Amino acid sequence: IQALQISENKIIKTKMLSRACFRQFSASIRRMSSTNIVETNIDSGTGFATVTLSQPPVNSLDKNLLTAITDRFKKLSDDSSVTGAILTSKFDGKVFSAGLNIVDMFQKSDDHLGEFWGMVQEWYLTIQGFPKPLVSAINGHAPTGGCAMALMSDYRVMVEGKTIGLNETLLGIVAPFFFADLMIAAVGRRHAEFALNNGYLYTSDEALKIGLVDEVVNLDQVVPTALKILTKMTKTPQPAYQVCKNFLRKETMDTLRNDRAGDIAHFVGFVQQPNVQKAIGGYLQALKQRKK
Ligand SMILES: CCCCC/C=C\C/C=C\CC/C=C/CC(=O)SCCNC(=O)CCNC(=O)[C@H](O)C(C)(C)COP(=O)(O)OP(=O)(O)OC[C@H]1O[C@@H](n2cnc3c(N)ncnc32)[C@H](O)[C@@H]1OP(=O)(O)O
Repeated sequence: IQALQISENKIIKTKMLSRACFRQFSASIRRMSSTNIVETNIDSGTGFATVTLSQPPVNSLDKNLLTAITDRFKKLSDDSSVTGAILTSKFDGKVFSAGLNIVDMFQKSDDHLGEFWGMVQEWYLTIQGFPKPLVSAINGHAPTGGCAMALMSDYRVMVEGKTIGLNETLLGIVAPFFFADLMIAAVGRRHAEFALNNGYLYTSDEALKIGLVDEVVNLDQVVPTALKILTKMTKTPQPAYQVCKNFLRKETMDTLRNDRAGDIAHFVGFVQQPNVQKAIGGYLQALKQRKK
């Protein structure tokens, strides 16, 4: 009987302990009401938000994903309990983001293109204007818009053996000025001219050499390394951090803010040209046939 009582007490203690652990865990990691294409967890101890892009198969930025990311970053900006963020992908070891959804630029009406580009502008202005420290944990390929999104963060940790770059010209399109300025800010004009004119896709190691990314690590170190640097960045006095980040980025953002309609008209006019449509269509087909 005594033995039974002892083991029953042990079970009760174990249950109490696991309940306490669960309470502690659920208190320290808060899951924001996320769309299933942008998962967000907030660590209530550190205030760090981890934003995980989760739209299969390759996180291509269509209207849904652009809107979901934009809404998420607006909420994180306004949430005073959030001290900083990490941006990463659910498809680790494969793709961070395949950039803008090419289907949204092929054989579409002017209205569709205009609405799409308005969302691209809002996505750029929101992430680039995110006032808190933001680190990209680039755990897969990051071509074109995927690279631009990583460039909007304040520090880039990339997995080894993948590719990154603003390779739009290879598709027969041209990176918008606000993507180009992101590249210039990271690597300087000489490297940016070479990268954009030639649509060059850099390997992780090449990207590190020119300063396109800040660290290259193996896959299981991407997020831990991002967390480490975020911890350091959030130690900087934050009002100063925010003012500094804002004034360094303001000029290009203001150029866009001051003429969003003109920029949309420019995009629609450019993309609707028959030779550009032909190039996009050919590229889309090649992408689909790559696997066959
Ligand atoms: C003076 C005038 C100046 C004018 C300037 C004015 C305005 C600017 C004008 C235009 C600017 C437009 C800017 C565009 C920026 C962009 O972001 S364009 C996006 C380009 N993206 C790419 O090129 C990436 C293409 N994808 C890949 O390289 C690979 O998919 C990958 C990311 C390396 C992953 O490879 P993986 O083997 O894992 O996957 P798959 O290739 O098999 O892809 C799976 C599936 O997904 C489809 N897909 C891939 N990428 C995209 C995409 N970006 N959009 C839509 N769909 C995509 C692919 O086709 C497969 O489909 P499935 O065959 O049906 O399964």
